[in-house]
Amino acid sequence: MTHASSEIRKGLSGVVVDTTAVSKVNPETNSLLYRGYPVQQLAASCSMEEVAWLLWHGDLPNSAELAGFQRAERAQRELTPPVRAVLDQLPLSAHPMDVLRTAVSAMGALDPAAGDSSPEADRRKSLALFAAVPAVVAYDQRRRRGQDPVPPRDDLDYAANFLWMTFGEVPADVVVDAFRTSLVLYAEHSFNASTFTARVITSTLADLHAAVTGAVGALKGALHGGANEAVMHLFTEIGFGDGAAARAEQWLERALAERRKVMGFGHRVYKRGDSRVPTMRAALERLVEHYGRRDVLDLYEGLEAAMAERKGILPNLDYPSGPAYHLMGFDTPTFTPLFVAARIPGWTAHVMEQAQSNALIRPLSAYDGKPERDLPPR
Ligand SMILES: CC(=O)SCCNC(=O)CCNC(=O)[C@H](O)C(C)(C)COP(=O)(O)OP(=O)(O)OC[C@H]1O[C@@H](n2cnc3c(N)ncnc32)[C@H](O)[C@@H]1OP(=O)(O)O
Ligand SMILES: O=C([O-])CC(=O)C(=O)O
Repeated sequence: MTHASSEIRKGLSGVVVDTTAVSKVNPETNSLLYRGYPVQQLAASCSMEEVAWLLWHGDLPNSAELAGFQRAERAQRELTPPVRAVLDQLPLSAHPMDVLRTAVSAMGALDPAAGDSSPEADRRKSLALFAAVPAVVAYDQRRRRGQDPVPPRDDLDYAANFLWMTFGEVPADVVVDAFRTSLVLYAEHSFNASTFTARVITSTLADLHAAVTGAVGALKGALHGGANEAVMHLFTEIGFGDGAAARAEQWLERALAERRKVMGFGHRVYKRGDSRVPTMRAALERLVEHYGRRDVLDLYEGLEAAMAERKGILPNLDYPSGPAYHLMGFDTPTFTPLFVAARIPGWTAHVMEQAQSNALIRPLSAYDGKPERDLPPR
């Protein structure tokens, strides 16, 4: 039976679309739980592999499960020759998100069992994507810099190996830890726009690669994942170095006068601050200390304070992540692909949940176009 409601909620704001057991975002308590566990606790002590397992299986792995999972993940990290051949066709001017979206799509086309949407096949495909995406991101950044690819190392965990493949060295523990923290914080966030996109695609009985390819497309936009890149552009516009806080205040006055949106601030669900920001900000502070870049924190704090005073709007996770990735040495256009890598477990957990209790997602629209009319005689 179809229940029609004439009330229009633009952007589905405030609309509860379905249930989920994957995560709970609670703006009242400013909390985020993955399968019941507070994200701050996971970020403090779990590897990205443990978080991926948790999101897919509903519980943390025991030590035998984790060992088997790590072996399987490490065995699938290599960039395969056919995917590399696809990437090599793409111009260096292509945005890294477009490159990654194309790579995910190609991985689907190359997978002989791509159309098998059984739970076992979906888990296998999710793990394969999780394992392979870092190689794509690292390869793409390196080819833009004219550097040769760096093969994966199976003595390193997911986060450390990602940095190794990107930079050809494993940085200091504080850097690896900040990177791992960012990945855990980015891994899952209920029915955000990209996850919802993945669920819509899954609801038509399209396969997992189709859903993830669509999700990458949705994440690219500056109102969603693209904001971590956009934050860095505005930091560059304001300028680092002495006096950054004062410049940030003046910059904001101009930006607000031009009615610009300030990327990295505001959130559809959290209105009193993003639950993940304090943890990522603390990681950023450790990076600032490590790299001796107090000016980055001055700019961060200056714009944050000015935004709170002028608009009462608080930062979201993309605000500390952008400068953190910059300090780690990633090129700015690579930031959102890092978000993609981290969100693969979240997206695919939702794909599997949607598939297991499916209903075609197809809302109604209220027509406000031309009234019915006859085609002129022809
Ligand atoms: C990981 C993530 O994806 S987190 C989100 C990342 N995105 C960004 O950082 C982009 C910047 N932020 C935004 O555009 C918004 O805050 C969104 C899209 C994230 C959420 O927006 P919504 O819930 O749709 O709220 P909406 O955009 O309608 O904003 C409500 C009011 O606050 C203002 N506002 C909200 N965010 C901002 C901002 N970042 N800069 C300036 N004004 C803002 C709006 O202009 C609007 O003002 P008005 O009522 O005077 O028109
Ligand atoms: O929940 C949202 O709308 C956006 C977000 O923070 C995320 O996807 O991490």
